[in-house]
Amino acid sequence: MSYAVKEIFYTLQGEGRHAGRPAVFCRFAGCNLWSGREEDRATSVCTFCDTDFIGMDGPGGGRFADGPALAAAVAAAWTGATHSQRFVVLTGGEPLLQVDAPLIDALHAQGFTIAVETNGTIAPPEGLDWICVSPKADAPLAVTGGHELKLVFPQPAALPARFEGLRFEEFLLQPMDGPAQAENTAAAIAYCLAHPQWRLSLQTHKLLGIP
Ligand SMILES: C[S@@+](CC[C@H](N)C(=O)[O-])C[C@H]1O[C@@H](n2cnc3c(N)ncnc32)[C@H](O)[C@@H]1O
Ligand SMILES: Nc1nc2[nH]cc(C(=O)O)c2c(=O)[nH]1
Ligand code: SF4
Ligand SMILES: [Mg+2]
Repeated sequence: MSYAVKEIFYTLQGEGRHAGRPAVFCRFAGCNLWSGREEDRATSVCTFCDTDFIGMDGPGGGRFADGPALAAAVAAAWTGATHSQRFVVLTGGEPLLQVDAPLIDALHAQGFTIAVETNGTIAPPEGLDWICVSPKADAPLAVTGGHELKLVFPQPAALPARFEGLRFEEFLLQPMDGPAQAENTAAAIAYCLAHPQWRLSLQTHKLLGIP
C-alpha cells in the first residue's frame, strides 16, 4: 500500500526512555481519535493533542508508493556519520493506521531500529523493535503490553493506577502540555515520588527549542 506522510525530520528523540537519542521522525498523516481540525477538538476522543498531522505538506512529506520508497526517504534523512545507530520513530497522527510488514521489512533492510509512538487502539504488526503506547482516556486500549507505557498526565478518566498491572517494561508520566503545563508538571513529579513504579518523561525537545 502507499503511505501518507506529513513530515520526515532528523532530531533527538525528546520523550520517553529513548530521550536524547538521535532519530529520524516519520510523522504519518491522519489519526483515528481526532480529525486534526480545531473545530472538532472539543468533541473528539483525544482533545489535548499538540501536533499538526493533517496533510502531506511538511518537510520531507508526501505520498510514498511502497515500503522501499518510504524507507529510502527515511534513510536519506539520517545524516549521522554512522549507520549502525540508525533509529527511526514512526509517529503521527496514528502511525498504526498505515505501518505494515512491507514498510517494517524495508526499514530493517536499511539498517534501522524501529520505534513507534501509538495511542494503543490498534494492534501493532510484528517486527517493531520498540513500542511506546500512550493511552487516551476515552479510547479502548487494544495494546496491553510493550516496551514503554507513556501516560499523558493528568487525564482524570485515565488515572495511572488503571495501567499499573499491564505488561510494559517501563511506566512513564508525561505532563500534559497546554495552559496548565506548569501545574501538570508539578502534579506528575508528586505522583512519581509517591508511586515510584512511574518515572517522569519531559518533552525535552520543547524545552530545547528543537523539532
Ligand atoms: C502526537 S502523538 C502521536 C502518536 C500517537 N497518536 C499517540 O497518541 O501516541 C505523540 C506523543 O505525544 C503525546 N502528546 C500529545 N499531545 C500532548 C500534550 N498536549 N502534552 C503532552 N504530550 C502529548 C502523545 O500522548 C504521544 O505520546
Ligand atoms: N524531538 C521530538 N521528539 C518526539 N518524541 C515524540 C514526538 C512525537 O510527536 O511523536 C516527538 C517530536 O515531535 N519531536
Ligand atoms: S491520538 Fe495521538 S495523534 Fe491522535 S489526536 Fe491524540 S495525541 Fe494526537
Ligand atoms: Mg510531538
